[in-house]
Amino acid sequence: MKNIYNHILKSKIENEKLLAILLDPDKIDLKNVTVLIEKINQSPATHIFIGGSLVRNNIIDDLILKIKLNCDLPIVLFPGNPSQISDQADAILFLSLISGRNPDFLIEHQVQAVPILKQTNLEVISTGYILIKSGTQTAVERVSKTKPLDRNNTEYILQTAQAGELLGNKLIYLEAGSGADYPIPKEMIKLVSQNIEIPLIVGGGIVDLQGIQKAYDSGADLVVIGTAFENDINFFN
Ligand SMILES: CC(C)=CCC/C(C)=C/CC/C(C)=C/CC/C(C)=C/COP(=O)(O)OP(=O)(O)O
Ligand SMILES: O=P(O)(O)OC[C@@H](O)CO
Ligand SMILES: [Mg+2]
Repeated sequence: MKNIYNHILKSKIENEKLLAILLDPDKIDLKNVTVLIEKINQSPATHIFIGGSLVRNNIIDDLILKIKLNCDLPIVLFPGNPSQISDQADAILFLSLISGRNPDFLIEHQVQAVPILKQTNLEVISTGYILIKSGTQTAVERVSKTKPLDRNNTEYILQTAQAGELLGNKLIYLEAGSGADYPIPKEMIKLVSQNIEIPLIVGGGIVDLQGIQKAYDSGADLVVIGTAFENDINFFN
């Protein structure tokens, strides 16, 4: 059933905050998935995101099938490129990197993804993806060969988010970058969330539970945790 976006919308209206754990197939050993899932089931996570800036191995289908055996959370693809599409997931963030000026990440990957998507039942959720400079270079900047937006230029960041909304995106994702030196600042989350209607995802560089709460308090509807859980499966204990 295609109801993942409707659930995100409803949660926003009801001020129920959402949490996604990002699993990078490149960094997962299929043998350890059972323990990982146990930890996820004990955590406050509401979604599992799957993806990486580059995914070199070929385990996405198997990984999702294994997760589904023991976990009921919705599985949402967060792809760095069209090769990361799996019919086993429930939905896909159909990302366009609107902070960058590389046509491959603005439209070409999406065009290439269409024939693959047409053969799946994935719920497609168009997402304006905005990378903000947050310390040293992160994987998205390197892989996409685009410049992140300057975090001091808040007016331009807001305009970018609003342009993403006007283009018809259903979500805006403010990204500091996986493993970023510092997360998206709370003032920026506040400014963007108060000036768009669609739900706001915030991720990158959040390393503790206070960081998650701070993002929620500032107006994030869904927070993504990747590296912190990757480094410590007891992160939520
Ligand atoms: C719509 C389709 C099929 C693809 C979209 C393609 C676009 C626009 C992607 C945006 C840019 C990008 C490379 C996103 C990757 C997002 C992601 C899962 C980042 C996490 O990166 P990690 O691989 O965890 O980085 P580290 O290796 O540094 O941890
Ligand atoms: O790995 P972290 O820093 O938690 O970032 C999560 C996600 O926003 C990266 O795309
Ligand atoms: Mg990562």
